[in-house]
Amino acid sequence: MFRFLKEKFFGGAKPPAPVAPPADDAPAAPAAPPTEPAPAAATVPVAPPAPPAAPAAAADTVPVPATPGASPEPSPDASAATRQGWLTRLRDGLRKTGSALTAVFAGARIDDALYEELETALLLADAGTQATQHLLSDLQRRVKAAGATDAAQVRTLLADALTEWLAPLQKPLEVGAQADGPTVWMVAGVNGAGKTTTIGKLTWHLAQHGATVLLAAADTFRAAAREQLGTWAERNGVDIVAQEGGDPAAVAFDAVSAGRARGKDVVIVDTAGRLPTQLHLMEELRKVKRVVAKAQAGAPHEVLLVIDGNTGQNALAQVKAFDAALQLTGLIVTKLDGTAKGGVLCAIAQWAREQRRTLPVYFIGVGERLEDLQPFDAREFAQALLA
Ligand SMILES: Nc1nc2c(ncn2[C@@H]2O[C@H](COP(=O)(O)OP(=O)(O)OP(=O)(O)O)[C@@H](O)[C@H]2O)c(=O)[nH]1
Repeated sequence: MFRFLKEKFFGGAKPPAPVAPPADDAPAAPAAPPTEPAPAAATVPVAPPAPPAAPAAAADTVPVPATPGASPEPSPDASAATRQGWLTRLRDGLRKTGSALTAVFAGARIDDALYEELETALLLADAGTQATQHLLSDLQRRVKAAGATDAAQVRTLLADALTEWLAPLQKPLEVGAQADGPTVWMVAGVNGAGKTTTIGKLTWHLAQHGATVLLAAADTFRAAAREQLGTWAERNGVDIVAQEGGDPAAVAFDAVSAGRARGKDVVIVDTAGRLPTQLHLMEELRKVKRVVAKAQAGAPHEVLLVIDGNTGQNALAQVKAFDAALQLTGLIVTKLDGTAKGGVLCAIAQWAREQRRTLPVYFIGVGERLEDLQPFDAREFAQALLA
């Protein structure tokens, strides 16, 4: 799920309860013992350490994990059965996007009509014109090189072409690279993209690996958003810093400071949903980012945009706009289930290539359950799409 870089995580062993902040050269860091709540006024410490078991089935809207794979002990590697379960869900989730593509191959011969139908299917899946053109010419080259003679072979070769095209988006999200403080992630996106539920799911996975997490509810306007994050905090037994009204940047600052004081491994800053056209709100996001850097040099270590896969090419427009404001370091694509526009990942890969940079898709979501959010794997994705 993550790439853990601190010794405490190696072997998946549960860390000793209090984790002392590493000796560092940052004199500004508060010296409070890690288990003590920091005295920040805005702080709402939530329940102490998580029960090791998967979250209890709380009666709210957030689904809890199904039992398979939800081992009470942290386990760095999902079991084969859990992995298989994910692949099935991925295939099911991507069915709407994939079925139009696979239909092209049903009984087809390898001719111009096949490539034309594939072109249409890729465009309808919101892969974008340039990525579609690239994929088709790459596929034709592969077909020729392999001397493929039937449509089933072409389908396999398309999976190879897709895998190669999407591979630059694949990268594990790192935890613990920082010598002197928590790993800090800032999460942004338009309203309803899935930010808060994604943070909740990531927190659950982190807690399962023994990582200590602090959440920052930097949506100071919407009580429901804070409550939603609070539910996840409670469920995972992690602290939350929240505040009604006021400046989201101040909440983020308090949270990162508290995360340092308490020796947390990860601080995740949830921000209010906004449209890129709401310029004052985009400026507010920039301020959150700046202020987080004041609380801890080098933070935020990731600026993550959550995009709703349902929105297809519009999601790409969001990536461009949020990137211009925040210099994104990664993406999380939710709701790939129930959409026929999952090809947007190809368009994102195209855009990143044009920018000559990597913009990883750290996770994808294909459902509302905890285990429906998993790291993006280019080959798995391509194969599930064309299954
Ligand atoms: N089907 C499906 N639903 C998802 C997925 N990820 C999130 N959701 C749902 O999307 C809805 C919105 O999620 P939130 O986490 O509240 O979105 P948000 O971005 O925090 O929303 P705001 O705080 O209003 O900006 C919830 O009902 C989630 O359960 C997914 O991968 N698939």
